[in-house]
Amino acid sequence: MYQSPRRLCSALLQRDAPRLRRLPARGLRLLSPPPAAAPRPASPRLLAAASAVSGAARSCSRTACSMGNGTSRLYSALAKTLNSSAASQHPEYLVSPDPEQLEPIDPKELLEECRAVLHTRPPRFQRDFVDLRTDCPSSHPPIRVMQWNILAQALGEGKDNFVQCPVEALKWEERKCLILEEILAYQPDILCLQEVDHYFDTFQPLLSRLGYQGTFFPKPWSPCLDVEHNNGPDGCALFFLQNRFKLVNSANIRLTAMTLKTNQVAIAQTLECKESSRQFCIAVTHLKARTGWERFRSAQGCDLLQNLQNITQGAKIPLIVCGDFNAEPTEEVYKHFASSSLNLNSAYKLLSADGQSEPPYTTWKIRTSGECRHTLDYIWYSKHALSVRSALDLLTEEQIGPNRLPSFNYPSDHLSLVCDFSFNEEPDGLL
Ligand SMILES: NC(=O)C1=CN([C@@H]2O[C@H](COP(=O)(O)OP(=O)(O)OC[C@H]3O[C@@H](n4cnc5c(N)ncnc54)[C@H](OP(=O)(O)O)[C@@H]3O)[C@@H](O)[C@H]2O)C=CC1
Ligand SMILES: [Mg+2]
Repeated sequence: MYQSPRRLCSALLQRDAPRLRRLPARGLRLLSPPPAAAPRPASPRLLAAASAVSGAARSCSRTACSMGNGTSRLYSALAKTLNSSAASQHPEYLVSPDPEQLEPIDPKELLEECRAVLHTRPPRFQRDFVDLRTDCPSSHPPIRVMQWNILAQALGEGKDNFVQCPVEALKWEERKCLILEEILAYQPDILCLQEVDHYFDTFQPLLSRLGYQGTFFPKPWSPCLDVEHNNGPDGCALFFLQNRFKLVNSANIRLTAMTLKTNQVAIAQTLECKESSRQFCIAVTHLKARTGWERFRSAQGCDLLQNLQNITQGAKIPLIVCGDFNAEPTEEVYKHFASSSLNLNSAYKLLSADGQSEPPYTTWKIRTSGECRHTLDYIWYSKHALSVRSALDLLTEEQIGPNRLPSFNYPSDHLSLVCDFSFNEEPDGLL
């Protein structure tokens, strides 16, 4: 049923009202940052933006929302993502799209708004791209791919037991801004996410206004559903920039292990670059967690490889696979990927001195059982057809800090991995 923008807006506001009334304090709430970390520098411009956000919240909570410009309109874009419980009662796909939600957002403005919300938190960690260029120049702009397990909100608050992480650091209204800030800082062309339990109410509406086309595939029996006040199941999400790529085909894959259907999923899409007309396949997955499940993960990996063999027509189409494999490089599933006939290499190995070693960690947290520091996340790519031009360096132990992740300045227990890829000039027969 179509609703006029004004009616829809006031309907949203009625749903949001109790939370919106608390909003003026949110952006300016004094969090307790770790003692060593200085708060983010609050420039006069950011403070002005923060008070504009608060002002917009105040006026929106009292009156019907006007279709304003600039910060207040942007504010409403972020504010609409706050009403998570209402969204699960009225999923976005069941209501007519709000015309305002289709309007493009300037990434710089959204970034500024996120920073205003986060201005009491310690500063973002500085991470640099490492230049890995070989002597194969490309005439086309690189393809930037981000792999990230963003930590499901329900699992972070209800299941993960991050014993050194204060609950305030996990508040969704702010953690959401840290996640968006990370995405906006690196501006990937393709975004591969795991543990997404705020797709319909947050990432899909916001990222679509930033020009991304998104796909979500929830886990059939997400552990999020066990958590009180959950926001629906978690799953994998894949976003690509529509001005750079055309979708050729898309497959949602429920992984099997020894022919049995499992609770783990993958999304695989064939995209065509608009600049070069070259096609490639991009896939995202999140394999079964925990020790004792190594053979299960291995079987899931074999199933995924088989699916990717079919989708890439026997490795004719170049491939990038992003995932939280929940497996160290010593595990069988890693070895299957490294030795597959798809001719894959793991991009982050290129950051090591000899190009042969994975980084020392991609996730680092403290649970009741103790410290968990592991390399579990990977970006695999067709090593003959594609080159890694650069990769985003990981955080140092010092940056991560003694309480590890997540924290007031990093929203997930997993680090994001970001690589710039280019096509090699003579791919035929060398995939
Ligand atoms: N709602 C329902 O009806 C049903 C719910 N379930 C639930 O689903 C779970 C199984 O689902 P499945 O997908 O196989 O789960 P997994 O074993 O793959 O783990 C699910 C999540 O738990 C995280 N995790 C890993 N290690 C730990 C740990 N030591 N403590 C807490 N969390 C951890 C993982 O994060 P990461 O990948 O970052 O390590 C992962 O996202 C069961 O535990 C059950 O609670 C199962 C069946 C039905
Ligand atoms: Mg997790």
